Amino acid sequence: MPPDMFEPSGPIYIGLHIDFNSGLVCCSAILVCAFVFRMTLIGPDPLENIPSIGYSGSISSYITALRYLWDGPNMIQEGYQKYKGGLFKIPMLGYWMVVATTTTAVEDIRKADDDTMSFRHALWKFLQTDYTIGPELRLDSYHVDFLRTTLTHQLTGVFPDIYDEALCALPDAIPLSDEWKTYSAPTTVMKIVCQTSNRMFVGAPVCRNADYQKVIIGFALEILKALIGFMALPSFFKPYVVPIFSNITPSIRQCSAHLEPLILERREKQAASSDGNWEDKPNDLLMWCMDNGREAEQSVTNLTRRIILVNFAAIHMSTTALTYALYNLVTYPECIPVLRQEVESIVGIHGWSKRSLNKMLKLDSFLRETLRLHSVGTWGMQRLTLKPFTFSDGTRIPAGTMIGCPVVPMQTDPGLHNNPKEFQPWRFCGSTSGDTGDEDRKRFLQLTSTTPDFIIFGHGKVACPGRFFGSLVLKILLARMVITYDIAFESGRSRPPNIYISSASVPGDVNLVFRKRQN
Ligand code: HEM
Repeated sequence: MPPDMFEPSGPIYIGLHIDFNSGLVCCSAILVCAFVFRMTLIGPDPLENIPSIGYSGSISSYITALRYLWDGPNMIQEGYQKYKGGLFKIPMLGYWMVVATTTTAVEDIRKADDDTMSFRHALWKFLQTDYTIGPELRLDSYHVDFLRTTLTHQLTGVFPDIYDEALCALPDAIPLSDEWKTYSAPTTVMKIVCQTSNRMFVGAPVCRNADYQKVIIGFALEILKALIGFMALPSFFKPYVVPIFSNITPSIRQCSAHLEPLILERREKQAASSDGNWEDKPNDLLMWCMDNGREAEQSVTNLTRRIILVNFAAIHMSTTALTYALYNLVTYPECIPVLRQEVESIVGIHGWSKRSLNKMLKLDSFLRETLRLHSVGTWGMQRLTLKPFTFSDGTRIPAGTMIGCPVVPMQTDPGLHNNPKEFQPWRFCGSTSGDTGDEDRKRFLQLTSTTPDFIIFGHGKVACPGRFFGSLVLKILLARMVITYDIAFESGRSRPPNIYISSASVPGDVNLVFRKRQN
């Protein structure tokens, strides 16, 4: 064999020697094969009657799917304007997203039973949990019941713990100072939210551990990297590709290293107590998961996966919401004295408690209006149809369809909200202090109330199970920030545009300045 066959070696060499024409022939052959494969094995597109945004061909749609990664909001807005009142579809990497655009459709989806329209199946599909976090989460989502019932029902009782953690996390991340000090808004808020929320997930001191926080915060990015990397590939390849694109397994291992000593210590104490209820038994998500009785779920890795998954759902959503709220606070500084007055007058009489926070209607409305205008996610009511489904207007979609409703276009639709593009902080609390005469403000809707025109948490029985806890954390943190600090944009800076990566929204990064409140 001639020596030049070996030098230079490997696939790079081979790749460099494929000339342009051969490349073109190869690509065309792959496109033709893919088309023939699709038409013969998969058959004609069952969604072809639904209009699409961008290219709709079996192969060309991947170009639009790639565009969606950075231009999703504009594509969805374009579809909403063109096809409002009906359905349209957008290609994602790996599937079509059918978009329903009316509040009637939201109600139809809400009323559909789980065997027909499944949120859980949609979640597995868009998060690809079998290849990312693990198939156990598809087989049994028991952690969701702990959030929906155990945690939500105990919020009054666990309030002192959450409040205590907020009092640790805030000055730790933003030390009190008479001088203005500069902080990156999303990074600082993420740390505070992660620590405060994890007090209820794993307890102190683990929730304060900087390395634990780093792994938990970084995990969402690992999932996103894996999804973008393998979404368009056939299932067979996915397990092999995950380690190439992301560090999911090492992250789970790192997180386990923090939780393992805690889990072992708790097991020892549990074994030492006759009835399993030792004095000062922790009351947090990890303990509930350990107590759940499912044998297969008791490994450190599986318990870690649950904690990571809940953090994945909680931390980024809450961080984005609080960051947007801070941006609104400094963009509309006239709100600051109003909120301070409300918080201090209520706390002055009733002290800090969940009941006190329930009375802070302006604080609640401020957050709800923030989430109405600045969505932390693209889709509400995401479902996968398990059977063909007919909407109340007669439109029919086949089984196997991913469907969702577009949060921002619906929450800023002039047909659904008055002056929808205007930030009216007291829109939902019936306040008459200086606002326009707006119909919405008669509605007294709380942050956690879901309605067909406010779908940021979904709507109906599978709406976000963590929203009551999340809302409590947001209110504690915003109330404490408002009364503790003076806050402004760094000189010369203003609100950055919201950034979308695929269907996730992250706040644009900008520095805020904080100092100890001066008056
Ligand atoms: C501003 C904060 C939050 C927003 C906007 C939000 C939004 C959502 C939405 C839209 C869904 C899907 C519901 C549907 O389409 O019907 C969801 C599901 C979920 N959320 Fe939240 N969420 C937030 C905070 C939280 C928090 C703090 C937790 C945990 C304590 C959490 C845990 C979950 C879980 C576990 C699910 C999946 C439920 C299931 O599998 O049935 N979320 N969330």
